[in-house]
Amino acid sequence: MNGFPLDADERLIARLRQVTAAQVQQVAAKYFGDDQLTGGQIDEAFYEELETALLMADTGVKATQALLDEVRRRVKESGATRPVQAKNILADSLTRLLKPLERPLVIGEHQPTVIMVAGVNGAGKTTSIGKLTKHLADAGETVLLAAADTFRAAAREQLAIWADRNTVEIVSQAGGDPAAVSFDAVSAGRARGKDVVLVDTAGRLPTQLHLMEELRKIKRVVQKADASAPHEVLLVIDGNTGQNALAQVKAFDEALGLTGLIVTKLDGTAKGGVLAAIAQEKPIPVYFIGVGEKLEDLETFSAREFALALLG
Ligand SMILES: Nc1nc2c(ncn2[C@@H]2O[C@H](COP(=O)(O)OP(=O)(O)OP(=O)(O)O)[C@@H](O)[C@H]2O)c(=O)[nH]1
Repeated sequence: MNGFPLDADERLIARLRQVTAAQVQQVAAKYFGDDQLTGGQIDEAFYEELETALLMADTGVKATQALLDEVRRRVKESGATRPVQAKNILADSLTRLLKPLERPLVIGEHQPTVIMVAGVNGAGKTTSIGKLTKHLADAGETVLLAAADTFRAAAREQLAIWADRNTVEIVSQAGGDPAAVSFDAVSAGRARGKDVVLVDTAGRLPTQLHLMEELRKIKRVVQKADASAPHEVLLVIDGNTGQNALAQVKAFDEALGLTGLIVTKLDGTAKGGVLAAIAQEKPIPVYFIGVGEKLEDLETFSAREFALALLG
């Protein structure tokens, strides 16, 4: 958790989050599994279990409620009687809810396209920048990296390794001012005719007000180097952080005006339902999802695929 006070809904979810992914699957299998297709029925107990499964997958109280209301309405309208039909209806409803998040990152309207990347400590910013660099380089874009995490030597080194692997240039400065590094990088990107400048910033919590102010300063100074920049302000969130990810989206959006998200660590045990909560309460496009630690483990977000994967 990242130091946010929890309200009652979040406490409920925090408790439910202790439930393992295996248990979520058990509930899903019980109601949706093939052996239940003939026996199960859509009754109040079914809706209750469905609600629990959605909450356990980090969908959040509001999005869960909205989804269940829609499923109930559409089950009634369609005259569906079997759980498998309700599951299909839920998959459709979830896809529709997530659809506004499905938007591509557009490069080429500016030269360079300046992309600022922020997030809490360890969310996967530097790794995602490495993956994004590869993705862009594969599409023929020239990329310049700005190591604006000037605090952590390891972060600069990590970014330099990614730069090396992608054979792209990097602007870096030990112990310097992150805003100054960003300014230099954007100026260099313009001078060298790069297609994209990616600015990696140090991890910070929204509760660290001076560090949030520092982010605003980086944005202002980038604007001095290029009045139209930054063209994208991305937040990297860890798909495992549940409802706290929604709080992060709200706080960083307020500070910076976010244009997109990268949701990491959706491989392994991540439940990812928080995207439904984000779609419900703060619909900011999910440009990419991270599905592993390797360079190629970055995918564009598909609402339909995501909904189907979440429902198992
Ligand atoms: N499994 C998995 N691991 C990931 C993914 N993305 C990042 N990681 C791992 O998460 C850890 C943190 O990633 P970093 O890229 O260093 O995170 P950061 O946000 O730059 O960290 P700070 O600079 O300390 O704030 C590393 O061990 C990464 O390998 C992902 O999509 N899947």
